[in-house]
Amino acid sequence: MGTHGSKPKKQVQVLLLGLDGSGKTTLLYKLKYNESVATVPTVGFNVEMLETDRGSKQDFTYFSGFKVQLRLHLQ
Ligand SMILES: Nc1nc2c(ncn2[C@@H]2O[C@H](COP(=O)(O)OP(=O)(O)OP(=O)(O)O)[C@@H](O)[C@H]2O)c(=O)[nH]1
Ligand SMILES: [Mg+2]
Repeated sequence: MGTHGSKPKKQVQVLLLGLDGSGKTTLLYKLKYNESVATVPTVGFNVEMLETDRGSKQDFTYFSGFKVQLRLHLQ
């Protein structure tokens, strides 16, 4: 019941890099909302929080139905 005994959530920060117009914003919002958004060139940067209930032994998770491989080395 409640949160007793549950592990604290890990939080990681991911930096998505790519050339101008390569689809960074499109990918970000597809993963977050499963929406194909109409984009304009980003001024500055976009920051979004995505949550997952990834099991501790899995090296992949799903965002909006997309399987995403994780290669994160958490310490
Ligand atoms: N064909 C195709 N077009 C895409 C894909 N992903 C994005 N686009 C298009 O590419 C254009 C640029 O996409 P953005 O997501 O704005 O690219 P960005 O990397 O955020 O661009 P900047 O913010 O200018 O750096 C848009 O017209 C998108 O619709 C894709 O997978 N395939
Ligand atoms: Mg952009």
